Order: sequence, then structure tokens, then C-alpha cells
Amino acid sequence: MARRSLQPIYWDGDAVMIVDQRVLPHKDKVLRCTTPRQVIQAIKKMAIRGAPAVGIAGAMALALGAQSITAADPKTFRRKFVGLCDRVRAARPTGNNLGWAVEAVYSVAVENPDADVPTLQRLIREKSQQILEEDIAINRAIGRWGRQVIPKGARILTYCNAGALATGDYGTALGVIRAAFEADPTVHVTCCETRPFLQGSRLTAYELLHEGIPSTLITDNAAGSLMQQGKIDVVVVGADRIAANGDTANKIGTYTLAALARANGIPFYVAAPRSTIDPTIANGSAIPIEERDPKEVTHFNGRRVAPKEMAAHNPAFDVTPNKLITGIITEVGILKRPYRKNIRQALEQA
Ligand SMILES: CSC[C@H]1O[C@H](OP(=O)(O)O)[C@H](O)[C@@H]1O
Repeated sequence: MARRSLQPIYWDGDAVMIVDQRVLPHKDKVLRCTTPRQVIQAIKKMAIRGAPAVGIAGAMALALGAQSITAADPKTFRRKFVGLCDRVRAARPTGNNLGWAVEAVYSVAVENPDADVPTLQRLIREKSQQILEEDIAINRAIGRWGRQVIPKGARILTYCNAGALATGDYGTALGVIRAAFEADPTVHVTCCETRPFLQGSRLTAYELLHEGIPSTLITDNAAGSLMQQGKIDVVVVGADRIAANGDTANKIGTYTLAALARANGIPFYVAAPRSTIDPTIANGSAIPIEERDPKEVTHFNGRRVAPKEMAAHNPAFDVTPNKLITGIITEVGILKRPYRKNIRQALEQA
């Protein structure tokens, strides 16, 4: 059976189509966005989520916005476009890929100083599609590198959703898992539900079943016990922002898994494209951590479960120190310690 695309976002003429991940896996709903504001709202509300997918959405928001800037002269166009870039960049703070994509698209205007407005609009739209297509190729490269660290018949644990739905397609951590399964159908995947947004039980489970990969869903709380019982061989997760020293921001709860993996002698890998690396941040302490609506914690399926007087703290990410990371799987290879040096060299590669 041909693999149905799980691409979370795509162009349909002059509209950006976004698969609404808030209602997956039980409803298929696609948002038709014709303005950058609609895409920014989809990012903020997590209709589309996952650092690389958010970057791609940001690039497409800029292409939509460029089309709507009616300035006749390039100077006025650029001034208005800079304001739009700032609004798109601010949609979600932690993932590096959004800022990276905004800079990549804006560079089109900088690198074509003599282009007229229609040409700039065309080049920006083409850049947004290029970012999408390159992300998919990068994820397949991550998969090819990553399967080298997956032993035959491995019992893999993953967290949140770093799959096709979190990227242009194919995924990063799930890209490693897809590639490993393609080479060895005896692998097994345990995915954590990942409260409170349930990216694991709703999205990763959906992707694993879609690919026919043997898998089991667990609560986040059960991961440590499985590791303690010797039932997990390797952990592979995604990333949202990687500092210059390898400290990694990922979904809240990732640090806990990394500490448990280390306590049980289990390899812990991060899979991410180089566009997730932020070389301007020396270590993880400088990574901005998004605080989301406390209702994501106090409510479930729209109904309050905690007493209404109860305050809630809802950080969307945490930071895993590089000392707990066995390797960072990128499209140019598996980076090991010393991370600062090896990350710098990886970023210098074409
Ligand atoms: C391929 S990176 C996916 C990354 O993004 C997720 O966060 P969110 O669902 O809040 O966008 C999570 O941290 C994943 O590991």
C-alpha cells in the first residue's frame, strides 16, 4: 500500500493548508490559511507544532504576507516585510527552527537588492517550498545515520512526537525509527503519551500504526520502570533548540527520561536537523522556555479536572544537559563529545 503522506503543511495554489493536529487522530481537519495571521494563530494554538514544522509554517506565512504587501517599490516592501518577519518569529519562543526559517526567507530580500516587488514575492514563495522539500531530505539523512545506533531487534523508547507531523515529513526521531524499521522489522517502539498535549498517544501512536511499526503506548510515568526492568535498549527523542555545547531543549519530561536512561545505562540520543542548533547560545541556560496556558494542565478534553482554586505551572519544554546525551543525530552525522567542537564543525559543513 502506498504510504499516505503525513505532511502537516502544504501549498494549495495561493493558500497554505495546515493539518489541524489538535483533533488528530480521530478527525481529519485541514485549515485553509490565506493570510499570515491565520498561520501564526495555527502555530500559537498548536494546530501545527514540532520545531521543524513550525519553521516551515513560518516560512509559508512570510510567503503569504509577501503576496499581500502591495508596496510598489522594493524599499517600502522590505520595510513592511521586516515587520511581518518579527511577528512570525514571535509565534513560539523555544524552537530554533522558526527563527532560522525567518532569517532564511528574509535573506532572499537581502541577496537580491535590485529585485522588483513581484520578483521578491516569487523568490520568497520559492524559498518557502525549498525549505519544506529540503527538510524532508534532511530527515531521511537523519534516519540513515540514526539507524546505525539501533541494535537488531532493539526495544526503542521515544517521547512526544518528532515524526512526519512535527516536520516536513518522515520525522527526526521517528525518521530514525522509520529507517531502523525499514532495515530491521523486529524492532519495537514504546511511545510515551506526553502530557498534557498528548503528542505521543495521539500523534506518534498514529504515525507508528500508520507505518505498521510494532509499538506500545505507555503513560509518561511508566518509562522509568520499563528501563529499570531492562525492557528498553535505546531512547531516541527530537529537539527544539540545541545550544552550542549540545544542551538540548525538548518537550517537558525529556530531561527526566535522559536522567533515567543514564541511571539505567541506556543510550540516549537526540535526533535533529542542523537548523535546530542555535550557535549563538553557549549553553542550555539561555534557551527561552515557553510557558503555556495552565488550562492545558488543569483541564482534560475541555473539562476541568483540578479544583478551580488550584494554580498550575505549564512549561512546554525542559533542557537536557549535554552530559546525559549519548549522541546528536544530524543530517551530516552523529555528533559526540566534545559537543562544542563537533557542533561547530557540523555547522561548517556544506
Ligand atoms: C521534530 S522536533 C519535535 C519537537 O517539538 C515538540 O514540541 P511541540 O509539540 O510543543 O511543538 C516536541 O518538543 C518534539 O520533540
